[in-house]
Amino acid sequence: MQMKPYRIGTRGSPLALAQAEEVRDRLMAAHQLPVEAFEIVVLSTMGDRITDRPLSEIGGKGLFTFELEAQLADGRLDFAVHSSKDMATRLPEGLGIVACLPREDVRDAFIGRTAATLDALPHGSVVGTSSLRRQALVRRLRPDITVIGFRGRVETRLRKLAEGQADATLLAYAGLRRLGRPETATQLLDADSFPPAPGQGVICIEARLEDHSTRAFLAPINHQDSFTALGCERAFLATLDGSCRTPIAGHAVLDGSSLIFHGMVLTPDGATAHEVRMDGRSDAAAQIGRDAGSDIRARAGARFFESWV
Ligand SMILES: NCc1[nH]cc(CCC(=O)O)c1CC(=O)O
Repeated sequence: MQMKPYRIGTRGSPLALAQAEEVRDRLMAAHQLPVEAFEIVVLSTMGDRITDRPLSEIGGKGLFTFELEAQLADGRLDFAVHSSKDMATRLPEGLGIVACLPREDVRDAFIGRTAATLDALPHGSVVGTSSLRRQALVRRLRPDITVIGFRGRVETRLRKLAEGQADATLLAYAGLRRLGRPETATQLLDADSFPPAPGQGVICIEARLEDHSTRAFLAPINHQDSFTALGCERAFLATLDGSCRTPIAGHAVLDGSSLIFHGMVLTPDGATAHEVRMDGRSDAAAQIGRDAGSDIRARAGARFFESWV
């Protein structure tokens, strides 16, 4: 008897499709299922359709997930595949992140047209990036550089760079690797001085929390260390109430049963940064994230987070 295929929701960008296919391929291998057992359902999201304005202006991260979550909630999808970095801090009632794939390289890639590294960019160069975190970190390290907005798919941003709209851009190295073009990077930025966004490099799967059969089906492909790190980073973000207007970086690394967390919040001009480092047992991952967030809040003061809304 023919089983109904699992309906996997994804956005339609080449990166999103590559991620959904990776999840499907891992499930095929884990369960010895043919490709026909899955249907990849491509949805266009508001975030995909509005590409001429910064995300922070049009309402932030939920824009990439709203359509997928609506179809997930009413059962038209069995699960959805996302870049964890793009997910809102709070998910709709009844939905949750139930599995993650092994984390890719977390670092940001520098892609230089006129110089190979951020340090080597001539005085007054232009860097294109719409990420508030990358903008603030670039300004912190190179206050002489002009930052301009650069939105759209990875391919669009690389085209803008090639056209000469900027001297350099920054992209997640994870995305370049998944798209099969890691050589595009001219420098990999050190995760300590240029910390990644919470969830960067982690593909996650969102499902209905009470859908226990789907959760059991996904469990064999879950990578627990990545799941734990993501939980820590998202707890940090939630404690800071990370609106999409606040440059926030957060990176948890697991080492056996211990976890080391590094977080940073910056003013958009990069002039002020607050940093936190905390470690503890990995089974307290979410609490470490919350403690790190509270620590930053206490030191930065509430006004730090209100100063640019
Ligand atoms: N905001 C878009 C987005 N979401 C996830 C990735 C990269 C892949 C990842 O972090 O898993 C990218 C592109 C980029 O930042 O260069």
